[in-house]
Amino acid sequence: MEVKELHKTYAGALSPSLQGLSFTFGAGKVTGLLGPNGAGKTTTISILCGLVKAGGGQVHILGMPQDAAHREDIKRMIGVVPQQIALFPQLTAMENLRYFGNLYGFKGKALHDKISHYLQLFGLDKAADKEVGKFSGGMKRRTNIIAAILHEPKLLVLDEPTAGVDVQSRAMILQFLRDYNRQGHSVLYTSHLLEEAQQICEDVVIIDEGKMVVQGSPAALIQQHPQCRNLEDVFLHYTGHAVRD
Ligand SMILES: Nc1ncnc2c1ncn2[C@@H]1O[C@H](COP(=O)(O)OP(=O)(O)OP(=O)(O)O)[C@@H](O)[C@H]1O
Repeated sequence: MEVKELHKTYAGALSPSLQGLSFTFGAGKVTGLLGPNGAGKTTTISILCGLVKAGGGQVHILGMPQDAAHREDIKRMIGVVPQQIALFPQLTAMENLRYFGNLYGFKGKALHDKISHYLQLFGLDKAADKEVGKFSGGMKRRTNIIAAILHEPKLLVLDEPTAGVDVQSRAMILQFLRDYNRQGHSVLYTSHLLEEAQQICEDVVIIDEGKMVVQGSPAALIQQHPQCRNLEDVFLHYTGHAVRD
């Protein structure tokens, strides 16, 4: 999977969000896309998934170019967990997931069994018939993930899936990502939690101001910089201490 020379300037924006961003991420790996606020992570993910049009450059997903001719094939092979919760608050978890399952073409008992399996896996079986609007933040995040995996995508893309959740929910989500990856699926995820990224990513891509800064395994990056004790030190080494507004 490859991102090559991506450029993006949003309509009306004074400066570009992506400025020739290039990186590759290997199939079958958990890859972390990391960067300070405004670095371009969400924009990159949105282009990868075909939700936002790039101003220039190329994206290849699972060997296919992300273009109009391949968009539908790619959509079937990827699952996207957006940063914002994308669920209907007035519907129950079961109703929400049935809706998303239908969009993927699943129906009836097969879909019901699949949803029940995942609700149980994510500790939500007892909340299946509760309105999602009344869920805790962690429950919403876990349901949001289930909505993206009902079709068992080969590539799962998650934008800050553990933002704002408690320790228990985070542990459950990270364990799921590890297990999902062990089953042969690729995972690309963004996070500001570098300790977490260090734990679960085989590979990290650090971007800043719309460009790739460095890529490698957390262990290799730490080893390359004797003054860095962990991935957070490496991140600060490359992106500096200045806050981004
Ligand atoms: N729809 C939009 N219109 C105009 N500018 C945008 C839009 N979406 C993002 N941007 C700008 O593009 C740049 C990159 O934003 P993006 O959301 O991709 O960064 P990010 O790395 O995901 O940030 P964060 O960590 O804060 O979520 C920022 O300067 C942002 O203000």
